[in-house]
Amino acid sequence: MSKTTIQSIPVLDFSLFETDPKTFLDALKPAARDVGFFYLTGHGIAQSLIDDVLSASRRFFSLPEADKLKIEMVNSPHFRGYNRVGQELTKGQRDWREQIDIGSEAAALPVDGGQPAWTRLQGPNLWPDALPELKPILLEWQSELTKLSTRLLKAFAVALEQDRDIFETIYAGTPNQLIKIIRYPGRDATGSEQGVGAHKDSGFLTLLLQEKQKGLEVETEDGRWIEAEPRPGTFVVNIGELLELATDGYLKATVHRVVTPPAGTDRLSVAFFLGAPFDAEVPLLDLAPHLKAQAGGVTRDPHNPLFRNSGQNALKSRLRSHPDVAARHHADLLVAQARAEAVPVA
Ligand SMILES: O=C(O)CCC(=O)C(=O)O
Ligand SMILES: [Fe+2]
Repeated sequence: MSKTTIQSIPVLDFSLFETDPKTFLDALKPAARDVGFFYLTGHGIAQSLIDDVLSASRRFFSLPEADKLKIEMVNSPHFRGYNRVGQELTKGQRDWREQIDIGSEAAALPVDGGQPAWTRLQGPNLWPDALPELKPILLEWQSELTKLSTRLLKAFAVALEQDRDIFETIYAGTPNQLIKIIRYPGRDATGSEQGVGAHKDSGFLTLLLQEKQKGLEVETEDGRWIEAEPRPGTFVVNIGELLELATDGYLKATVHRVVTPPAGTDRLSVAFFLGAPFDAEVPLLDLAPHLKAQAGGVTRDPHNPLFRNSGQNALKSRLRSHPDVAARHHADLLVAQARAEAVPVA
């Protein structure tokens, strides 16, 4: 099957990876290679935790604007905190969504000029005083989703006919765990169809929880868009650019977008992005000849160079998506970034 024939997003039951691995891997291989997107059931995350995350997220977005703006991202050199609707850019265009970004909890590193630039990504999260329960709920979510995505990455390794622990550098220590809680206002409240513009995710794997409203669309190779509507109790899993890089394009990071929901509604989603520790290099897999023959190389885009160093790759995406944070805290890096874009490295 090629991507051009895809009509719908496959559904995979992860509990089979323990009980009947062959069946699971036989389903994972085409889902990963041909679609790059699938629904995951049997993931073991408690429904009560899912419900807590969704309801705490709703409560956050219902806070008075002044409470949300107290943790605005522009105050964080580490790209943490709240963004108003229209604050984030995809390919230079405004995304009509409000969101809060939560990364790994760690102390900031000194910026003394001698450190690699990506060390600036490390630092504390911003938590809303007005909603103290958000922090424990989301830190539990972060820990559970890290475990789940690590197990999934092991399944990907086996599906790629590699040692199960080939990606150990990704999840040993502290991986790069980014949670984004997102609300897309309805069409009456926005000036645009663009909830989030067409893009690829920049990490290894993304696990997305959707509330009730649809809007997520996945691009096929022949340029059609298919809906990945919410399915209760599932995650939508998709492949990011670092997995494309690790497999020399055997797996592709699939382009997707969110369309603004209808007037009078809104849409809530919670995305979890598993990246690598900032100081890790992405492993380049030595694929078996029959897989290598199908690896078409990494997509080359002069506007989006891929770096093997995980921190450099993450910093590139953050500077591009959040120009207000970049201008306030990292003006010195923007010059270097512009230079790097002229010379792709991957
Ligand atoms: O909100 C969604 O459904 C998807 C969001 C997304 O693709 C992203 O933030 O990278
Ligand atoms: Fe995405």
